[in-house]
Amino acid sequence: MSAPDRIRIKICGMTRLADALCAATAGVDALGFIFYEKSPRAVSLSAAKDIIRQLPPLVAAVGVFVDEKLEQVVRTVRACGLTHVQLHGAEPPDYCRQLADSAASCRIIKAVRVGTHSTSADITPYRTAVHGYLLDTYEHSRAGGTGQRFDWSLIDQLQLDRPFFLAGGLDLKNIRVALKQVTPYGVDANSGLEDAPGLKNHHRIHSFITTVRGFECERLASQQ
Ligand SMILES: O=C(O)c1ccccc1NCC(=O)[C@H](O)[C@H](O)COP(=O)(O)O
Repeated sequence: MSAPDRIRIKICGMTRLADALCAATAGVDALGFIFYEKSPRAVSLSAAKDIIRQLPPLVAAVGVFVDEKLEQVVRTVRACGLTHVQLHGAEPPDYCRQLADSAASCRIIKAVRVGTHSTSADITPYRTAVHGYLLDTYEHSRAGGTGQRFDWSLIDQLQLDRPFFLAGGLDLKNIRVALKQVTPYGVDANSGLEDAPGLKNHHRIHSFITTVRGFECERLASQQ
């Protein structure tokens, strides 16, 4: 897939309105809300709903779920006004299809936790079931938010057929290197922008977004 002119930016693990509004002001495209009680960034339905209703109109609200009951995902989508669902567990393609066909007309991002074991066979069955992927780091004991990057050279062997977000340990120190090596549709940052789990650092949010936008401008200029 060719390099997009605009690199989408998603910041995940929102728990506070001030953090969400800071990211929106800085130009974020999407904010992630984690509905998984084992996460230190888990957000309650009422807190997420309250933050989402105060977002500007074109900032996407992504609900992150890990092997949750489908009915519960649909209920949360409707209750909070989520625009996207990110499935971060072992949800099979049929589950993704059923969700897409359900009354919750949100777009579906399938998280793929990448490790040396990953192959294109992990991806192919999802081709017609999801709108895109989020490539995160595989870690045995944690589903996400590990703060660890994976070996980006493994991406080629996945033969991705849909736009993907690069995730996993992205921060101010490595985002430019990442964008030079990988050509994602979007990037996702989380623990690298925090003071503590769920509490984002506003200076880091601004710097991260400015860095991505700067890279984007340089790349466009170099193509002209
Ligand atoms: O962040 C979490 O605590 C989390 C827990 C369980 C499932 C998913 C989770 N996060 C989902 C994300 O999209 C994160 O942004 C992604 O895992 C990257 O996190 P990080 O390595 O901290 O940048």
